[in-house]
Amino acid sequence: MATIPQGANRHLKAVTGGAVGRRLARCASYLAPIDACEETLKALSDYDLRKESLSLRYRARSGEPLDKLLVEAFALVREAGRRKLGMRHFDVQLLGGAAAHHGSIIEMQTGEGKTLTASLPMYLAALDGKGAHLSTVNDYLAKRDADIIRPLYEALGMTVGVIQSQMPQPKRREAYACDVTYGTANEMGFDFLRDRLLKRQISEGARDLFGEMLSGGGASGDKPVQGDLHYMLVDEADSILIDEARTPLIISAAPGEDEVIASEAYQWAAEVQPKFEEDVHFEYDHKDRRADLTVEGRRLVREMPKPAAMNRLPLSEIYEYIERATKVEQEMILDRHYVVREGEIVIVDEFTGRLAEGRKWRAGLHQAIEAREGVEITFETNQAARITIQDLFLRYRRLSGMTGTGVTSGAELRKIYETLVVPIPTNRPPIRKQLPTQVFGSSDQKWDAIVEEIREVHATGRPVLVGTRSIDKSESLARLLEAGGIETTVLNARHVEREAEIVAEAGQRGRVTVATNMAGRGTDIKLGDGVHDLGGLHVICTELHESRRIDRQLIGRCGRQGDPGSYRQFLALDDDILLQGFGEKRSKRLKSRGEKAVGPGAAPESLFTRAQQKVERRHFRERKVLLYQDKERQKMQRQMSQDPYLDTAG
Ligand SMILES: Nc1ncnc2c1ncn2[C@@H]1O[C@H](COP(=O)(O)OP(=O)(O)OP(=O)(O)O)[C@@H](O)[C@H]1O
Repeated sequence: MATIPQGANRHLKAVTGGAVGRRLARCASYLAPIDACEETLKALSDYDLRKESLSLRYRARSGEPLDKLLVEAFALVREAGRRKLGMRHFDVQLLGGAAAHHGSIIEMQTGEGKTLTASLPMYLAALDGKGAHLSTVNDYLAKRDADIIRPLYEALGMTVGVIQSQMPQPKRREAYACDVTYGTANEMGFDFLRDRLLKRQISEGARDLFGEMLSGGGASGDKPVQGDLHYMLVDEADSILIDEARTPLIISAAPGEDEVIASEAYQWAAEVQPKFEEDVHFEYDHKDRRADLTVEGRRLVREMPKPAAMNRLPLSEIYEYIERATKVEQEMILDRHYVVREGEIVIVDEFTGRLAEGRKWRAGLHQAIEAREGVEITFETNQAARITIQDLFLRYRRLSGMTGTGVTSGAELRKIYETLVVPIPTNRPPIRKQLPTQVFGSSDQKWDAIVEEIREVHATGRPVLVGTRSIDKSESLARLLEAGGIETTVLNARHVEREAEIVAEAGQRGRVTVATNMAGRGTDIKLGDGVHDLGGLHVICTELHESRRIDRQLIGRCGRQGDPGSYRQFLALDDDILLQGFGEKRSKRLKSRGEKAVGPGAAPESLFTRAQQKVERRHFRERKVLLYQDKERQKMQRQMSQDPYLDTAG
């Protein structure tokens, strides 16, 4: 009975036409043969199950194509899951696993069990011994997911490695040498770069130091850690492959004279920027996030005293320093976009709410922020090696992914990575209830209504999860609630250590948890005793994010695995999304209209979704431009026999 689970087909055709339907039908044809293996495998001892797996591995290594081994491999994985994890892969998970094996990005609704599904294509890919990598969005998830599935892999004789930031080289090498390796895209990218630098060092060293080459190591005796880029399964594929894709990973070299001058200039600009007044000295375009000095502003720049080191800079550059400092002043908010930790600026990822270790903003923004916060200025210019996450992934021979919210970006993913986004039907019909959205004139009214709703739901004993757009908003809401006598737990990038504990308790009776989008993907909130009967978890969304995907991820915390649950979106006419989507003029008008409005219903919800779509489209265009520029740069460098990852263009 190789059928696609009910209702899926029609939905799929509507989304992407025939290609997806055909791929799913092919994957569904494996289901019956996998089922047919079940009884035989169940009868085997643990020892014999492992032997089966080793014989499959032998066949793969002798050249039998993986496609041919899929049915047996998946049957083994399902049996090992049943025995060692107490979870037997659902049919829809087999379907997802097969689609991922065939190079698709599978879209599974939140809570449908992507962690377990990943075991299928990972095991299959690892059979031929060239390594299978799974990238997660952060260290915590890499370790957590690997640990959850480890007993399954080990029952089948496979080793599991986990890469964590700050891990020393020998440990990394061990982790990559395992059959399957979990780690973040960032870490895998940095390992790629370090290896590449090392290999160059080895080959250059080899010219005058023959002995080093024989030992296969660099001058320091190091050896590359990563090995082949064979198969990659990207978790949260749309976020990584789209939002993060252009973020460069950079290994820096020591600063030179230019950096010393730039450093002075950044500090000077941060110091004098407050003297510049909007609409007198500069104009600010919120939509394009651009500051432009006026004639008056330029005059002020020229007249101001500057450090001697800056004499060597052309005026046009000095203007740019001020414009950048202004942009930072207008746009970048401490504890929302970034935190200062141990004298370092660490970006708060807008999409995951987590600290994005090692990442930097481009075009001098990072340095301008460092200058504003008075921490040491670090440089990207003198880079030793650089790669974007997109380049890294495109280097894998086979690439596939998983996402909770991919279809919205399907066309983009298909275009850039040539992968199909395949929606996988849910195992049980979701019974999550959407309550009508409430739109208020001002945020004050909105926050009052949110507190009121929390109070009402809390009184019934149901747990409540509230999502906010920033650390400061999560904390100010928690204060409001505490003042009203409601005990509240806060989950944001400041409380990473207690994350597991907070999440474990968030579904308990009477809990109120206020979170940033850290309560996104990977947060599996289990309902406490009796909560199911009360109606499950209630999720409150307090604003729209720049991307619909993040909103959907938050909503996905309730109604998991067929549990009951509900959610409501709150909006206000002074929300940031209107400014970002419509620009200053229109958003100001809306804001003043809102000041007169009382109670919910101040504006239609579609106004906000339109603004969000505008922001999404703009980001898409920006990504396309960047992608084009990067491709051109690489092409040019290759023509000049340069290494696009190690040599600076120009
Ligand atoms: N085949 C299965 N049998 C029993 N339980 C399962 C099965 N698959 C998944 N689960 C359970 O479902 C829950 C959700 O799994 P998981 O966190 O992997 O979902 P997800 O798809 O990654 O969700 P999200 O995108 O929201 O993080 C987990 O508690 C997991 O143990």
